[in-house]
Amino acid sequence: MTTKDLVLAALFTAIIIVLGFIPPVTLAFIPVPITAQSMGVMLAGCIIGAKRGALAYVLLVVLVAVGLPVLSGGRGGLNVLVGPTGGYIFGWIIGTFVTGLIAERLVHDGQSAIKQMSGFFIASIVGGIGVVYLCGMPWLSLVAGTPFDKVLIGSLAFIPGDFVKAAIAMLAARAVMVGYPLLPAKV
Ligand SMILES: O=C(O)CCCC[C@@H]1SC[C@@H]2NC(=O)N[C@@H]21
Repeated sequence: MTTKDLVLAALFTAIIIVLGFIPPVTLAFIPVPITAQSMGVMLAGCIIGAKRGALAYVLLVVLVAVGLPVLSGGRGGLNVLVGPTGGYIFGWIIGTFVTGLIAERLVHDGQSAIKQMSGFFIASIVGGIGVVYLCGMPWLSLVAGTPFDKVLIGSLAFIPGDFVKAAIAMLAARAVMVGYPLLPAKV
């Protein structure tokens, strides 16, 4: 990890916190909000890559753990981390790492715009939706005592918004790739 890596990770932690200023949408049928902060998973993974992106979310979780109100709706504290949405929050770290790994492998300098954008979109869907849901849903079912099939059906409400987030992340990541590439090359 270089100083540049740390600075970029901290910058993305700040961006994720700012995304939290967008008020969350609470749903009656599932105790998990629709939040813009999950778009940070896709943005960080696609723009700064797996390790730096995951570190950005580790820093966010540390801030939450010490009680700072950095989650959407001004929430924070250990109680949130062990609550119904804790699995999604820890899933953000893993999801960002996977998003970054896929983006680093699929997207390179010199590819066509379509190839780069497809790579970012696939990375965002797999890491930012697939992995995050895989971590969040079983945890929610366990902690809230809600049958898994109900959690699964309730989670369908997040899908349209999360696809829009993936499209925004794809466009943003492509713009950064063109103007000021930060994504590490595949090792
Ligand atoms: O702020 C929290 O307590 C965590 C919220 C987790 C929200 C999950 S992330 C994936 C899915 N997409 C959303 O917009 N909301 C859920």
